[in-house]
Amino acid sequence: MNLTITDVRLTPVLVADPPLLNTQGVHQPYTPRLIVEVETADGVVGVGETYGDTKYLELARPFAERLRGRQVSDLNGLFTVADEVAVDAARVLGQTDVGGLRGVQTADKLRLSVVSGFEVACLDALGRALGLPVHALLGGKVRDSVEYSAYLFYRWAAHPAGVPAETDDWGAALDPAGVVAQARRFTERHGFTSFKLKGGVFPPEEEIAAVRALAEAFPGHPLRLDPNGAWSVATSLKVARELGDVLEYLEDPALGTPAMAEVAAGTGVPLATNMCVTTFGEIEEAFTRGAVQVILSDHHYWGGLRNTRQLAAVCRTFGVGVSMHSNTHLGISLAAMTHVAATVPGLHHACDSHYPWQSEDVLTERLVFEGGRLAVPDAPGLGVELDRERLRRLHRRWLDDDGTLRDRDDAAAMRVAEPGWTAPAVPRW
Ligand SMILES: O=C([O-])C(=O)C[C@H](O)[C@@H](O)C(=O)[O-]
Ligand SMILES: [Mg+2]
Repeated sequence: MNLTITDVRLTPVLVADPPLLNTQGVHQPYTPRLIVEVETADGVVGVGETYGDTKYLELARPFAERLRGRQVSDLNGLFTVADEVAVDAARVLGQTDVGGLRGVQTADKLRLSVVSGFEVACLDALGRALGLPVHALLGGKVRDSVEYSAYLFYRWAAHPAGVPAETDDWGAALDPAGVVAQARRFTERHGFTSFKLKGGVFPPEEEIAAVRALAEAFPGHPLRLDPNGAWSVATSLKVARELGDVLEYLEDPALGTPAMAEVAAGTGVPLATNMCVTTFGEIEEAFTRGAVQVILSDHHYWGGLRNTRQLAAVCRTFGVGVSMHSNTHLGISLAAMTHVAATVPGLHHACDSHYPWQSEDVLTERLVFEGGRLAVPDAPGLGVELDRERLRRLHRRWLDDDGTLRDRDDAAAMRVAEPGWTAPAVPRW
């Protein structure tokens, strides 16, 4: 068996995205992702996926060049390679990603986000070569299926008139009745039993009413609300008081560890984050201050599946829960999340996934939720197959774009509907 990497292919794509609202603005009609393929001397191909904005592509290209001649089994070596790739300081100094929705922006985190796509591709290739599923390469699954939650968004029925976009039949969701209708559709289609509402869009009273409506429609089901740090400490505490009896956790109510610590000190409602702790360097302060009770890991930020397991071990040590965050992603990343989630003991919360919102994929077959869960694949590698024609089509879209959609910018998308819109200052309420 020859595990030497002989070819690496990077394919940026633009994927259709509905008009989902958040505190920064609204999703653009197409969102960038990067598909990574590594091929071994034996012709085994492994696939990975990560963020596709320009700054990730800028790093992925020199990274890919350095991989030829290395072994797909040399997963630790990926981090050494990453250290050799220079990050343009202008990409990180004083920069945030999508207005801060992805937490801090550092050179290391940028590198790790790129490493994650390659690590998953190498694990897929290694698993295929050895005839083992990725979860086995991570030490073995401790569960046969992974639970996901319905990721509810306030949304418009369609992108603004005149904007080239795909359409869907979900309709608008801009009030409690719309949110409950969306949740019902999620349960009918995918069997989800826990619900997360993306907040920070409307004044907190309206979002409290939406969560109350969900609690009435789905009594006893786990509910979460995530305003992406849009609230002050006082507002966060007020929401926690009003919804404490129905919330599984409150996600990033206020921005940054000090504010989260203040909120945590004033409420018994657990706080979760995918914003104030997105790097190993941020753990110590947050954990010693008791600022967060659940870390929502995004394996892209954290540098891949094996680093996610390390994060889970640190969380376990400190009695902090762990679950998974998601940004708009395709089936490759969903499969990767499912493999790693299957290996993490004590995963007590359903994972997030945007996948149901993505009508397009680069796989031959979509992953299917049953009863709100994904079966953990036991086929070699990730257990998914790339559809080259679909990949080619989504790449064509990226090639044809003049650059406006190649970097996610929710505030820019909102300006199309509301000229003059800028991402609101925080705290917004
Ligand atoms: O939990 C989160 O913060 C996210 O999923 C971040 C995303 O960027 C979300 O806000 C979105 O897709 O609008
Ligand atoms: Mg969040």
